[in-house]
Amino acid sequence: MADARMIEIENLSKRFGQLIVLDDVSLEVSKGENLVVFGRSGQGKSVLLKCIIGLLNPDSGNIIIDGKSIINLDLNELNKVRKNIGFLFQSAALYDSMTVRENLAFPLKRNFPNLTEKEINDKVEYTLELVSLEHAIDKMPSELSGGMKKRIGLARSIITDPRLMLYDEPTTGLDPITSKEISELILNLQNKFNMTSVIVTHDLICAEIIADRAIFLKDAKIAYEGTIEELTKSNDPFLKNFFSHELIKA
Ligand SMILES: Nc1ncnc2c1ncn2[C@@H]1O[C@H](COP(=O)(O)OP(=O)(O)OP(=O)(O)O)[C@@H](O)[C@H]1O
Repeated sequence: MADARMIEIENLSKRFGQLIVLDDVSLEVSKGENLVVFGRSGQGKSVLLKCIIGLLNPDSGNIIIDGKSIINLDLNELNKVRKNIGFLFQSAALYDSMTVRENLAFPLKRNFPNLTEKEINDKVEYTLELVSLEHAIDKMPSELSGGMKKRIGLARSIITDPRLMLYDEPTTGLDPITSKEISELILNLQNKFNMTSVIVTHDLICAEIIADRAIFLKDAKIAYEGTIEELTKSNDPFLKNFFSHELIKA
């Protein structure tokens, strides 16, 4: 039977010097699931994403992506796994000197060097339609609004058809309406392509739209886990405080 798990994290620990960022963390994410990761600043959310994509090596523990452990893989093998993973990090900027078309063609050409120009163009147009920005194809990044740039960034991350998407604060800096649009786009990707996503966010609107389940990192552990409703309605004093003061809300 096919494995229903896209990510299996077993007893993952990561520290920087004296600072223990992740301590014996275990987590599973099912295929097609959208998992939101909450936590106060500096609690290891980005470090967790970077471990999942192999940008950081854990000190101990195992990370299995779609049935394959990524620990101790050589770069060649790791890159094969990464082909199935897309990521949209906060700092991910478009290439300013390239048009939208060229920005989207770039990862395609790198990952699939045998594609013809027509195949590349068709895929670029199709992916821009997914984010409703087909009219921006020949624009330069400087001509785009912040929300449009995010959508183009999202299009660039998904153009290679990743099975797993990692998002680090995809709606930060956007107004509530654009933030909602981006969140709905992420949800559509799940529905349309059965994509699995792990989303780090401080945005409750985004989490409510996207999440099947959420975890909460605190003191290097997964301190809480549940649906958004379970977490937001919890009587736990820490969670109550977090949800009433620290999240972006409508
Ligand atoms: N490469 C690194 N070298 C040293 N320390 C690091 C490194 N990367 C992260 N850290 C530290 O690990 C801790 C967790 O960082 P991380 O970026 O995962 O936090 P976060 O939960 O994503 O926070 P935020 O919500 O502010 O983005 C922080 O104290 C950070 O300074």
